[in-house]
Amino acid sequence: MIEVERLTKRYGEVAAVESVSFRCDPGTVTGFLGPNGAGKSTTMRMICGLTPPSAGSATVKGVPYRRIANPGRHVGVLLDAAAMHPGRTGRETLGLAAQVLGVEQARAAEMLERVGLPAKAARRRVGGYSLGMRQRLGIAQALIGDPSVLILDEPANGLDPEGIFWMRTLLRDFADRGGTVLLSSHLLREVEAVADRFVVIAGGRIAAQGTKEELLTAPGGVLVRGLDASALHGALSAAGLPVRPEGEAAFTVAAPAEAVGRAVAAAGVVLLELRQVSGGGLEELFLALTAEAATASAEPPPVHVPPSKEAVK
Ligand SMILES: Nc1ncnc2c1ncn2[C@@H]1O[C@H](COP(=O)(O)OP(=O)(O)OP(=O)(O)O)[C@@H](O)[C@H]1O
Repeated sequence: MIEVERLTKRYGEVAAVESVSFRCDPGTVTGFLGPNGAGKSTTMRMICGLTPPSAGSATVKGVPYRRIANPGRHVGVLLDAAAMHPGRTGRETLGLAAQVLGVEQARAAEMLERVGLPAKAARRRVGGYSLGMRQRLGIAQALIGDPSVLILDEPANGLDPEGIFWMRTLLRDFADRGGTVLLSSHLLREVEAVADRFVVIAGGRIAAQGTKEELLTAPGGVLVRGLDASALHGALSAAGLPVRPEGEAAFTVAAPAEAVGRAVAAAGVVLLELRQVSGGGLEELFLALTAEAATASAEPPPVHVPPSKEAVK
C-alpha cells in the first residue's frame, strides 16, 4: 500500500507538486497520468525518499520509504532507466543488485530471463543498450528483491508495442498476486489497458482520480445547450442540478444525462444539444482535465471520486 497525503514540493516560487493526496491498494495497478512537467516524477521521487517534500507525507507499507530496512526487498523502484552505470554489463548490474539486497545470485539470471534479456544481451555493457533494453533491465532490477510494491516512472518509454504488451501482462500478474503497482505515464493509452485506478495530475495538482468507470460518470459530465439560456438555466436550477456556464446558452451539469433530460422536458425547454462531456472515452476526459488544470490560474476544482468500496475495506 502507498499513501500520499497532501504532498507538496516547491522550488522557489514554482510549485512542482501542490497538496497531492492519493492511495494505492494491494492487488491494484494505479495509473499516474499527466502531461510533461505535471509533477509525476517529483511525486514519485518524494514517495521514494529521494526528494524531500516541502510539506505533506508519503508512506509505503505504512512507513516513510527511508525508514524501510533493506527497501529493495519490499519496494521495487524504477525511476530513470537511463541512469544505469553504462560500463557494467546487464548481468553485472543485476548481480550487484542481488548482492546488495542479499538475494541469491541465481535470481539475477532468473530475472534477466523473465524480462526477456537473453544471455547474449546480458553479457553486453549497458552503455550499448537501447532505451527499451534498459527499461527491461530496470524492471528486472526492481523485481529482483521480490517486492510487494512497484513504483515505476514511465517504464514504457522506449519499449516497442510487443514490449508494452509484455510489461502490461507482467504488471497485471504482479497486482493479481496481491502486489501494489504505481505506474506513471504521460500517455493514457499506455496505462489504460492495465490500470484499475487513475490519478490524473496537471500543473502539480490532482485533476481527477478514480476508476475508469467512476471518472467517466464523474460529476460535471453532461453538456446541454438550449434555445433560451435563461429558461434552460432556470429549469436545471429548479430541479436542483449543479449547473456551470459553458459558453453561449450552454451549461455543464453535474448529473446523469437522464436527470438533465427529465428536468428540461418537465419545464418544456427546447434543447439544441445534450451530450456526455466524456463521451469520447477516458482519453477525452484526460485531455480535458489536464488542459483545464494546466491553464487554470486559480486553484482548479478537482474532480474527487471516492475510492471504490473494495478499496476502502
Ligand atoms: N530540481 C528541480 N528544480 C526546479 N524545478 C524542478 C525540479 N524538478 C522538477 N522541477 C519542475 O517541477 C515541475 C514538475 O516536474 P516533473 O519532472 O515532476 O514532471 P513530470 O510530470 O514527471 O514530467 P515528465 O512527464 O516530463 O517527466 C516542472 O515544471 C519541472 O520543471
